[in-house]
Amino acid sequence: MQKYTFPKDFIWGVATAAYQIEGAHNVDGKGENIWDRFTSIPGNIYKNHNGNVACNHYNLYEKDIEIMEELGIKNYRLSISWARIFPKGYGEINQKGLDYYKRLINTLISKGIKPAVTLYHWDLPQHLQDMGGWANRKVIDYFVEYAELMFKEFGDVVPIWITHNEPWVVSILGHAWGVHAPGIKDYKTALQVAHNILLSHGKVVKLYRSMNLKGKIGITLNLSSTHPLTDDEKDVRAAEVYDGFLNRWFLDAVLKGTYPEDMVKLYREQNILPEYTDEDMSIISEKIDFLGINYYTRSVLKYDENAYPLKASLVDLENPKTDMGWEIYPQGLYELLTNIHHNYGGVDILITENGAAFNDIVNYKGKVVDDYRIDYLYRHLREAHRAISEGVNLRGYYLWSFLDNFEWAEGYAKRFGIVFVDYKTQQRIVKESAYWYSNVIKNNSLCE
Ligand SMILES: OC[C@@H]1[C@@H](O)[C@H](O)[C@@H](O)c2[nH]c(CCc3ccccc3)c[n+]21
Repeated sequence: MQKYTFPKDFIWGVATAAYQIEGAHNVDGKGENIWDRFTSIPGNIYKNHNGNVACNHYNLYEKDIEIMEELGIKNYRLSISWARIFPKGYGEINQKGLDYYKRLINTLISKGIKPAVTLYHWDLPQHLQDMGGWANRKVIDYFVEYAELMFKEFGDVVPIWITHNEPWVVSILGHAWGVHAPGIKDYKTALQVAHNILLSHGKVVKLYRSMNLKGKIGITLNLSSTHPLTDDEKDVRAAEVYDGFLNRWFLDAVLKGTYPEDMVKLYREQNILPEYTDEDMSIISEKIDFLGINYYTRSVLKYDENAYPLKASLVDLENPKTDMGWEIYPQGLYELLTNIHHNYGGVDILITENGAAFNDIVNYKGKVVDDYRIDYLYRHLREAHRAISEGVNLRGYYLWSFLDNFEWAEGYAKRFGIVFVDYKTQQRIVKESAYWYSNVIKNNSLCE
């Protein structure tokens, strides 16, 4: 029987995000954020679901942490809700909001669970959106002010910090395609937003270094290995351009301090190139301790002369998929890890998200036998192990997600958790995948 053992100090974790699990959207002084606003507009979200209650983690966090403890989970990636701390995004501090995160983080640490804190997981205070949001460079300064307070409050006890979760999604889904908050549809704005977010990332890394804190700081990017539908040169170019649009634009900026020339040329021709300076790029590429990667699936591209602005379209293949309609393609994780290792100087990597949505049901015995999810996780971890065995500096893996939760535009229709949440009763049911993962953690290995 094949056994895949991971490095001795490999980080095994689970991940969530504030807006998706906390609920308590207007409790204890929390300010409105752009997802409170976006979900309140009919038509934006599946069945007009919202995060007003979600998993009620704001009130049930102790119970949820007990489940983590029972499963032997030692690392937990969470995000802090900016508007709980600064209801207006800056200035006046909401002490009750700060106290919640103190209780949460202290409870984790008291149980030997290491927190990895994401400062921004999409939930911008609405007051900042009202002044232009991330398209307004002033918001960068407010983000640095928020980060400084978090570092002062938690810098000594939080060992891993992630500045931003997925600037590409915030930029493109939120500001080009309009399917995420704040629902803007303008590519030029979207790319300026991406730039300003990256700039805020670099400024916060510099701030972290200046405070002589002992932890590690990085950024999380959603990345996907790209494949041409055929070996026709037009399809090959389409895959290259999409790779630039999704992956290289962000990887090159953060790890090399430059935007990729082919994409700068394309964006300039399309008149959507953001304004930026050499100084900006130097700040953006302030050295990070690790690169966070969120991997779910690969991207297959074909040439499409009508596709704006890339002349490239994603292809939906008839292959096994998750409930999100994303192709199950584990080798894409290996491709991505090895490409990044070779092209970006062997930077330390954390997989900050990987997981799958499936249409889970509670069976007659009250159990959730989610073998599909176990299969997905097993196959992806085997690819991760293959990358490590070939020298990739992969230091850890955070499974998305600990709990079923609010899946953005899909609302509660998509379940990613290894713990089932009955939203009517708020009952938790530990799924079979959680017990399986608990064993992987205990043995620090995968067994066939
Ligand atoms: O969709 C599952 C998770 C979200 O619940 C997380 O909040 C988010 O960090 C995250 N990113 C991705 C990959 C990029 C993506 C996000 C949303 C929609 C489509 C693609 C998948 N996920």
